[in-house]
Amino acid sequence: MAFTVGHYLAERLTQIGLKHHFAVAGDYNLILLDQLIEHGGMKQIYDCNELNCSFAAEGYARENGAAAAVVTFSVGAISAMNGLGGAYAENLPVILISGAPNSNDHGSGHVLHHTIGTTDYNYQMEMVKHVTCAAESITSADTAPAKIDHVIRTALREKKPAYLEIACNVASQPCVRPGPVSSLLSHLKADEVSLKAALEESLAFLEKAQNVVILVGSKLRSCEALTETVALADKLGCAVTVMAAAKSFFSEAHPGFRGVYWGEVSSPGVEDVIKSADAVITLAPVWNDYSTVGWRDSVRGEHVLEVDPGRVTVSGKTFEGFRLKEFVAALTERVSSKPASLVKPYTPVALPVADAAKPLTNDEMTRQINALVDGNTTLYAETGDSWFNATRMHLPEGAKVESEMQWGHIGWSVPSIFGNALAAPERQHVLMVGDGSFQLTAQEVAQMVRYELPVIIFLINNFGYVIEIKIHDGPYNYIQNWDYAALMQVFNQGVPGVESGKYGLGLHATTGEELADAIEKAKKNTRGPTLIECKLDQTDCTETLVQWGKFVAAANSRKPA
Ligand SMILES: Cc1ncc(Cn2nnc(CCOP(=O)(O)OP(=O)(O)O)c2C)c(N)n1
Ligand SMILES: [Mg+2]
Repeated sequence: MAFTVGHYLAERLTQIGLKHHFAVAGDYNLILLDQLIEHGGMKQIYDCNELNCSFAAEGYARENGAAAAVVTFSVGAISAMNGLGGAYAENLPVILISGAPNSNDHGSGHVLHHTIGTTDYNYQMEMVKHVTCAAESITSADTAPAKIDHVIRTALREKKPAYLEIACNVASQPCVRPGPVSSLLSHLKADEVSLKAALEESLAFLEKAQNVVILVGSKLRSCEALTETVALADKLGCAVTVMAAAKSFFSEAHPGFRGVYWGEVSSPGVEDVIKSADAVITLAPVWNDYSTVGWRDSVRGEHVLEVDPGRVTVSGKTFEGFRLKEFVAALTERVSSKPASLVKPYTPVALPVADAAKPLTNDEMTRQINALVDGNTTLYAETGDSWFNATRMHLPEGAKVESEMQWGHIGWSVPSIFGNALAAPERQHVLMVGDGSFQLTAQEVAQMVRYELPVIIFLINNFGYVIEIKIHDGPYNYIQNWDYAALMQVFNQGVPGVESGKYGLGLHATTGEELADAIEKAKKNTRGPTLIECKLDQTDCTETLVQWGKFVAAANSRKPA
């Protein structure tokens, strides 16, 4: 078998740890798809559409560290760019690969299908550059290795998506073989002088403080510093709080854990922990309009040691030239114990058990889902009241929460958890998704049926866009109601003569008792997804959503300066 451009790409993706890639066929990428299959290093997984394909890759990257999606030119790639925007916002190295016009057509004056009908096909590269850290167009085999390596190396180093387009007549062209993967995985060497200066300044700052608290931010995972953060917390012996979008990035079973900080809608008592500190170490936070509750609150200023990806700012000075994980490890070596912030014990808020025969409530649903979450569970929280329900849960050691609070594309969670479940089939996958969000990407549940992934989906049917209603109500927040559980009959059709791909289960829950029964059935359904449609009253949502919605609405309606 001749080694081709497509094989080179497959070899590199396999070398960086991908066991799957996601794809939607199109005539510009069929030969490339053949090459990827022929290489044999990864399983090719298919999605219903390219938006879902890009989100499935994003979900895979959350668990696996990187991912790849293969689509066709323009009609596929432009849809997938939405998922790249999400991967960029959430710091995930997703490699989008688009089939592209025959290399002989460039400059030919030919008008081609699946384009906007002009004779210049470069517009896609121009568009994608805004949502990637690297983008290359491959129109010849001899330049392919350098371009493929550049795109993958940059994505891994910067933890951002990247893009390749491969001309449809080049994918099967003969190509040289790649060398060791180490050349893609290396990082720039730290500037020791700057690192030492940052360390000395930070130690002097902390030495003067009594009440030290750590605040974990949402970029910490992409800085690959979760373990280093636990070591710092252990050495300091101080309180540790997490921002909502960093839920589960620090174990809630750790003795130092003190809850979720979210300004005025923080977990009970956490705002005091932060406000009473005379030194806060913020680790990779994102201070946006949502996390500051409409620009009302952020943790910044002279009492803060700001540790960001690639930069430290403290006592009026700023330092760069090293990675966050290098700085945290070095700080842990030298810092002394500061246990004062741990004097107050922490008791997580437990939701009361409701009367099982009464209509299901948001609190009872959240309580039962929380009880389902164990140390082997990945819990997805879709945009909506699900964010607030996940935030108020108390997690056992090992549990993971996935959310998308920066990009916030409703519907993201359905394809993303599909990709995540493929990356980690040994974990239990649980999804909380609202009816409004679900309607954008519902069809990807059919792929969970096809690949027999036992994802447990809590479809929260509160008859509309409740998060939007709480921000600003209007007729546009009310949607057509579906029989969501009945979709499983639609998706279970399978293929005549093929035994697999028919085991989706759809259930309704209108009381606590029905929900408990449905959860027991879901746990036993190991050959396919179980969708439990939880019917809630439209006014039944978390108090935090109501408060937060008011503040965000106020921020949105600021008068022009
Ligand atoms: C792609 C996309 N389009 C529109 C929006 C705006 N948006 N944000 N949240 C929503 C409604 C979410 O409704 P549900 O999923 O039902 O959630 P809840 O009812 O709040 O539990 C919208 C319409 C969005 N966030 N993403
Ligand atoms: Mg809803």
